[in-house]
Amino acid sequence: MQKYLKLIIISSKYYIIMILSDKRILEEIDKGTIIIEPFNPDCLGTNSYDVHLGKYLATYKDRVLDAKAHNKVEHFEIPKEGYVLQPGTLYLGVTLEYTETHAHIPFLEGKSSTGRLGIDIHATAGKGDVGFCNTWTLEISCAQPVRIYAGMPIGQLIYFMVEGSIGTLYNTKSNAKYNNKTTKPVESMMWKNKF
Ligand SMILES: O=c1ccn([C@H]2C[C@H](O)[C@@H](COP(=O)(O)OP(=O)(O)OP(=O)(O)O)O2)c(=O)[nH]1
Repeated sequence: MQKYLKLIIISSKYYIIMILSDKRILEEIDKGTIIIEPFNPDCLGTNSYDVHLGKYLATYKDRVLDAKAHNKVEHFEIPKEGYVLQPGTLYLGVTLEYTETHAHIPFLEGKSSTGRLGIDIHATAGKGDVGFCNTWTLEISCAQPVRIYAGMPIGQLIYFMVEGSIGTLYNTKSNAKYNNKTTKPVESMMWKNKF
């Protein structure tokens, strides 16, 4: 019985997950620990903030990508009448919003409404790092052809509490790959990893 109780205590400690509420996000913005630019109070959800699609997209120049190589991209602007995404192509997009998160773990998630159009906005990694200060690159794919527009709501940021103190913030990491401030999507920098 005692052993059983201990396990519950261990597992409940392990699984405590705290996501910031709307009021708490606003408090953190007031303190400057969260920055979202531009910020619109209408985009604040109950426990998230809606982000929008920036005007630039990018696609890789080569059809076959090489994880060891620097795969180059071509950037283009989404026209006013929108741009039709095609299945089978990876598009890199970017959030309109520039964000800084100094004391929490930001996560980029899709929106139900984009998901229901068959649009994925990240291929695998929605997690951000404490200290990430930049626009977010989106790894966009679609289930069927779909027209998208610059400025449309594309995802939401949620903020997790951190357990433990931080040794190195992302924006101070010398080998961080995505620290250069940009308003355009950034291609994979996997080639900088040594493997
Ligand atoms: O869909 C995403 C997910 C993350 N990020 C940003 C936030 C994150 O802080 C940063 C780095 O992400 P991650 O640590 O997953 O990338 P990495 O490939 O491990 O790069 P690094 O070695 O720089 O950590 O990229 C995005 O722009 N888009």
